Amino acid sequence: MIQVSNVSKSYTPESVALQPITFNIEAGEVVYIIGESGSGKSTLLKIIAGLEDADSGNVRLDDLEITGPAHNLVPGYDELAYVPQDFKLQQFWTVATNIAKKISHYPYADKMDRVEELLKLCKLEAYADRYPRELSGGQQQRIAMAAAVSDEPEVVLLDEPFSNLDLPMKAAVRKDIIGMLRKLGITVVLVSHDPAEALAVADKIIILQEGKLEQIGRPVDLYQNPTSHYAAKFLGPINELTLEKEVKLIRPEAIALDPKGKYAGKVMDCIFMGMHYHVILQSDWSRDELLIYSDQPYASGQLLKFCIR
Ligand SMILES: Nc1ncnc2c1ncn2[C@@H]1O[C@H](COP(=O)(O)OP(=O)(O)OP(=O)(O)O)[C@@H](O)[C@H]1O
Repeated sequence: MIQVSNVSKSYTPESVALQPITFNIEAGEVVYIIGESGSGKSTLLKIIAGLEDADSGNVRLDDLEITGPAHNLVPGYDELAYVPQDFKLQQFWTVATNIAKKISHYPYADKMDRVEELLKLCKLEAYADRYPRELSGGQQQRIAMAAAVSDEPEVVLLDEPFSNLDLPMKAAVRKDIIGMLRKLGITVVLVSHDPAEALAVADKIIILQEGKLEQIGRPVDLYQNPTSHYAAKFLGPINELTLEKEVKLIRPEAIALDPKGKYAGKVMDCIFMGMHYHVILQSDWSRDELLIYSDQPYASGQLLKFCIR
């Protein structure tokens, strides 16, 4: 559905935001773009939205070639709804007006029906006549999303949509919004700083490093078979062990404390984390400290044996 082919971008000659990057997104997928700050996530999202010009390559939405502001008097496409991180609802308009103003594809007579439908979809029917300042951050986010899908785009592009919400609210708003977009069959591409969220929600994850596509794939494949330390560490804690002269990336949950274990390490620290203890070991098999999970505490200095599951 979306084909990104050899897209590159430099804002200045000395800084490369994106190196030639190629991937596909299928219709109806929820795709997370993650990576360090400055790795090119927002740039990539804006190029897909047609809001930034690429230096080379091209983006296609089925048969439609997406081009940037240099080629379009009014940048952006009806098929692709882009919601920036700092989206602003109009403070002097009611919630209903905020949504209605975004609807252009419906005849005037049907507009209020459409507003009602969208409010229902984001579970805010009772808030039609409120002003944005009377809503919580999460409710405003849901309204922004309702406005974004008001003209039935094929794709919604979201730049860090949940980053301003506190933790308990974040999970609920995310579930509502992604659920709503999935129900509508809309393809979703979003930038996030939250690997746990990407693992839980995404159909596909794209990991960027310094403008390069580091790895792309299903969450479970990326988590279990990362191709680099960078990709591995982005999705959760990772240990780098040298076993039989081979460097291996091993998740803490794949290491078991075992008195008959082949490997050993000295406890440097043991931290209670709620669900389990984080045991930090110094070991000859790892250059850096090792992280192992345990359901019981260990004293610093203790020697522990472990095996790989
Ligand atoms: N308008 C701009 N002018 C000049 N350089 C820019 C501009 N926008 C981004 N850059 C640079 O391009 C690179 C990629 O930026 P981008 O915003 O795409 O990264 P990001 O991964 O989204 O970062 P963050 O997670 O911090 O938002 C960075 O080095 C950034 O400084």
